Amino acid sequence: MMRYNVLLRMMKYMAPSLGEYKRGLLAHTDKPASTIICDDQISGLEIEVNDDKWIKLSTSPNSFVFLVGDPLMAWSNGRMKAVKHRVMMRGANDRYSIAAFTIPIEGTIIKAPKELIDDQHPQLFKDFDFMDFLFFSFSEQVKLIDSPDQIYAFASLSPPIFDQKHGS
Ligand SMILES: O=C(O)CCC(=O)C(=O)O
Ligand SMILES: [Fe+2]
Repeated sequence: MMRYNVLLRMMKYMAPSLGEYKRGLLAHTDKPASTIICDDQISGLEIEVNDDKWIKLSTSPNSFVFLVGDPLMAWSNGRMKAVKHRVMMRGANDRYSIAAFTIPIEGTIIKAPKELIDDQHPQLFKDFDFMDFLFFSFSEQVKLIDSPDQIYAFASLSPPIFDQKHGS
């Protein structure tokens, strides 16, 4: 069983000026293992369903959004997807949200279980130390890499996907 801490963060997104559709949070995938998000029903959270097609999530008052982070995607050998998401604001109301991030404790190795690796599902990521990835994701060198590609740059065993997508 993985040991972890939960980091809670409250966020306030200011309402944009009248008629504006404004970015509240840059598109990214989460670097913690997973995230649970709860908001005040002022919509804003969007997920990418296809390349550059975004849908806005509307949550009911009793519901939470669960997001798979990059390390959980790697652990699941790609069976679970770390979805790209962002916050876009429209309308007259500020938005409040609370995110609960799962942060594996120091020394946690992200390693896909052997049950999830076979001929049809070759191992996609090398085993890695969660904290090494977290520090990598905050480093200077990573700033040029698009958020979803960072885990591939860090731990991919196949040719890095960001090379194919962005060309050389
Ligand atoms: O505020 C939200 O709804 C999303 C927050 C988020 O994606 C994050 O903090 O990683
Ligand atoms: Fe996020």
